Amino acid sequence: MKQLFSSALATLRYYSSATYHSTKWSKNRYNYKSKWGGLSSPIKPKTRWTNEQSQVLNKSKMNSPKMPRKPRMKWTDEQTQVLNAILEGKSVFVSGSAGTGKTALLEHVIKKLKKIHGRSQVFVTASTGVAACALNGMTLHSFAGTGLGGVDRASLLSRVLSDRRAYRRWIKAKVLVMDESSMIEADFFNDLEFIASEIRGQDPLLKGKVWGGIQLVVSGDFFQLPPVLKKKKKKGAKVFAFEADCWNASFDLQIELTKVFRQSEADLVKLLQGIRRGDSDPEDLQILKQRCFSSEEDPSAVQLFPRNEDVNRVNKKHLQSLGEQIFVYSAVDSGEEPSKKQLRSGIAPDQLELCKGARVMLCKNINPWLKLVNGATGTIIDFHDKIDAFYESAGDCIDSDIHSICSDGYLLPVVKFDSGQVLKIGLETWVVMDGERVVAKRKQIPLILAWALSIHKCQGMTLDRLHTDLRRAFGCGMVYVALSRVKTLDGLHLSGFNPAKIEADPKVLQFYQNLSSSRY
Ligand SMILES: Nc1ncnc2c1ncn2[C@@H]1O[C@H](COP(=O)(O)OP(=O)(O)OP(=O)(O)O)[C@@H](O)[C@H]1O
Repeated sequence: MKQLFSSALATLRYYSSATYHSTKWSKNRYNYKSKWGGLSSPIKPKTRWTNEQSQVLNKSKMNSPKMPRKPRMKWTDEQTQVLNAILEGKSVFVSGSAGTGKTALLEHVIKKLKKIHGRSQVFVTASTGVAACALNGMTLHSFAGTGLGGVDRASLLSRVLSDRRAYRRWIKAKVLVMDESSMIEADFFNDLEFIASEIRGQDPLLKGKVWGGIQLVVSGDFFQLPPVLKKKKKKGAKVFAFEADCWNASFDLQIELTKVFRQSEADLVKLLQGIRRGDSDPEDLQILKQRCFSSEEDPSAVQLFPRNEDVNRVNKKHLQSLGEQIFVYSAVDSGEEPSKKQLRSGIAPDQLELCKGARVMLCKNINPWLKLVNGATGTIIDFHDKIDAFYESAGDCIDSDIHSICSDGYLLPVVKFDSGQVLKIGLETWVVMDGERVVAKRKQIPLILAWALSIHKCQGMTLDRLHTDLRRAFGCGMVYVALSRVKTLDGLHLSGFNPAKIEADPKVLQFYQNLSSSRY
């Protein structure tokens, strides 16, 4: 009977929470020790229901509200053009301002490409660990097998040739996806093309082909965060990937998506477009002035900081001020070392400290059509035993690694999201894929503390409410990345701003000017 209830509950699991939470489940009805839910037996055996049990189960399905379906995305003409070009085998650079759907399109494209070529020939990479983990891919450096660089091309090539796995990746690749291209350095882009041509050029059919015939799918917005340079470059030195000698020859199509989806308010879209290009239009500055508040005004707003020290300080201060028992969750990693390093620099923390009342943010998409996505914020209202079915749960609550992850009696956090949904958060897994092979895995609770976040970590996210101090921003693109996370002006809170911090690199401006005038 208990299993039957459990199965009926699982049926309800993804139904809209409004309905779910209007159902007051009696806690006692679920106060049982599940035979298959025990820690030592994580695999649920198949159950043959009796006719009577099946009737109850079917009835529960029938009485349930319709499961919300993932709405099918209607791609714009520009997005369709990109999609078709990629499916025809063309190499494409897709750009566009924040929220124009680059990542959404990329995710769709990756699925299609894997269907066409098989998982082992499509390599998904990104310039940062956070972006790579979001796509279940690997960093571009890990893919390439070049190590941290700092040597000449010939030495880079011999490094790759001596790394059997990296060599195989270059040989096998039919498609190479690169996300967050704004953070790829020009020299590195050139070096990669050289490595691809040298290694694959041994095949007479591929000799002389740019990238050794690999189809490139590159996505990013050069007006966002630039590459993090290891050492200071000379004035006029090439920085951005589009400055690489091989850039133009690498693509059959370069396109900028123009329809913004993240924001719909015309004022906000116009303001953000101006800031992206480094313009400080007096009207826009006036709007920004009206969004200035004291930092304590809206505690539900995520504070964005340019530097990690500030993020850690603010999160720690808030956590301690609550005076509640702190639960510690330690990530469990497995796999090979260079890839495990990527997971450590990803978004899921090594150690997560949580307590009742803590502001948290999901750092993984759990259920996109219920809006439980990367960036959704909420507050911890409780901690519950993993087998207590009182709260609907997300993630894997019966994973055997739960022993190592939860320090205090396998209690899992229960989050009340700002959207009103209440959810017990189970374990999630982040993987690093090398083609079709999983080379490293991290298991952790998919939450981070969300009183504060770094601007670097929030690139790619959508936030409902944010608070930032523009005076502390540094470098081009930082103000734009911070402000373009919100969906509405109402969700934007500033504690001061300095128009001088609104900067765009002249080389980036020129690149986009050329792109829009050539439209090839
Ligand atoms: N054709 C479309 N129709 C409706 N919504 C869309 C469409 N394309 C993208 N979106 C939605 O727009 C939002 C922003 O998309 P996405 O995060 O992919 O933008 P992005 O260009 O990658 O932004 P950023 O540069 O900030 O990372 C997402 O919620 C996505 O689902």
